[in-house]
Amino acid sequence: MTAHIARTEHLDGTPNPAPRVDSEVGPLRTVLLHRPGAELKRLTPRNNDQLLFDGVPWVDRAQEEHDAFAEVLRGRGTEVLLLSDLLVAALHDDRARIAGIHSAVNERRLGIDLADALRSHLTSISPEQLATALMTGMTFEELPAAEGASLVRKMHHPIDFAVDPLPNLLFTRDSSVWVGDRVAITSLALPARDRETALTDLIYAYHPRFRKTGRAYGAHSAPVEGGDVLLLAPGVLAIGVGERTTPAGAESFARSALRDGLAHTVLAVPITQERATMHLDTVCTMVDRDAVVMYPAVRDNLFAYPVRSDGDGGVVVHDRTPFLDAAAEAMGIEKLRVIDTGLDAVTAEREQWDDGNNTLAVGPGLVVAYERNVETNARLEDAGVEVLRISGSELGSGRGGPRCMSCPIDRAALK
Ligand SMILES: NC(=[NH2+])NCCC[C@H](N)C(=O)O
Repeated sequence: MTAHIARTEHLDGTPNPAPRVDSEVGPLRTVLLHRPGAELKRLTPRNNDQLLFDGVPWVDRAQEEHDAFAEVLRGRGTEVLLLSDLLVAALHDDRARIAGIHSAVNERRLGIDLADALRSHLTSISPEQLATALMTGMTFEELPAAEGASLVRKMHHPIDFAVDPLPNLLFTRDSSVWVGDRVAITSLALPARDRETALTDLIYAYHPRFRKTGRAYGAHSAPVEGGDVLLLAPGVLAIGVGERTTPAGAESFARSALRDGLAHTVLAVPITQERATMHLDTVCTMVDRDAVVMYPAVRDNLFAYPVRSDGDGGVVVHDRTPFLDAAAEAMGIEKLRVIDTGLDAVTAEREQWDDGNNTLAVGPGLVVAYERNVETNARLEDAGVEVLRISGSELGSGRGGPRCMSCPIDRAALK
C-alpha cells in the first residue's frame, strides 16, 4: 500500500500554514528529525551511561542509517525538517541567540570570568557555528583563549565538558509534542537531556515557520517526555507515567490539554520505572486506526486512570481500568487490536529491548520499523500492516527506534 500524503502546500510550494497532529497514524505530512552529528563523537565508554547511550556508536554509519530513514519518509511524500537547519535559521534572530547562549553558559561550572569569556565568544560567532557549539558542546580545551589566568581552566582536564554535548537530540520525539494545532515543549527528566528543552523552545519561538504556533502545556512544568504521549485518536491522549514522566507531569499535561479543548479524555498509564520501558512508546505504539503493537509482557498489567474535564475548569480522575478497555471506550471503538512482539518470551524481550514496539506510522497500516526485529515485523505483516524496514544497528545504541527519532508536525486527518 502506498500512503498518498495529501499535501496542503500553497501552489508555490510553501509549507502548510496550519499544521496539526490529531492521531498517531494520520498520513504523515511533515516530521522533525535530527541527523546525528559530532555530538555522537563525544560519547566514550567513560560517559555513555551518563549520556543515556548503551554503547559508543559508529557515527558515520549512524548518519548513513539516519539518511536512509529520512529517505524512506520522503519517498512516501513526507516533508522532512532537520532540527539543525531549523536551529541555524532561528539563531539569525538575536533573541534566539541570547536564549541559546544563556542555556549553554553555566557559571556554576565555569566561574564568572570563564563564563563571561565564553558568553562573549558565543555572541561573536555565526549562527552556524553557534548551532554547532550548542549541539556538540565544548570541552575546556576548545574554549576561546582568554586573557589572564583561570584557576577553573587550569584545574579542569582539557577534555572535560565546559558545555555538555546533546547526543539525545537524535530523539526528537521527546522534547516537543504536537497536539492538535499546538506544540508542547516538554520538560525532560534527566540532566543529560535538560538543555534540549531550551533549544527546542527557541526553535519554535523564533523560527519564522513556527512563530505563530500556539503552545500547549506550560514549558518547564513537572517532567513530561514526548515518548510517553500517544495521540490514540482525536481528543484521546495516553500519557505513560514511569521512569521519565511523573504523575505531576501527567496531571499538568492533562489539565492543559483538557482546558484548551485539545482532548476530551487523557489516560494516565503507569509503566514500570526502568530503562527498558523508559517511555510508553517502548512497549506500545499505534500501527493503524484501531491497532497497536504491544510488548506482551505488559499487556495484561497495563492500566489507565481516565482523566476528564469536570466542566468547571477542573478535572475528574476516574478509577483505574485496564488500558485496552479504557482506550477503546475513549476512542469510541469496539476494541483495540493488539499485535504482540516476538513469538516467545525471550524473543519478545529481545525485540522489545531493540525497539520492536517503537514503530512510526506513516499512514494507517503503514509503519517504519527496525529491520532487526524480524519476528515482530512478521507479525505486523501477518496482521495486514505494511512494514518499511530500516537499519538501526548504530542508531539503536541510543536505545530509541523510529518513533523516538521523529516528531510529527503535521498529519492529515483520518478519514
Ligand atoms: N521516545 C523514546 N522512547 N525515546 C528514547 C530516548 C532514548 C534516550 N537515550 C534516553 O534515554 O532518553
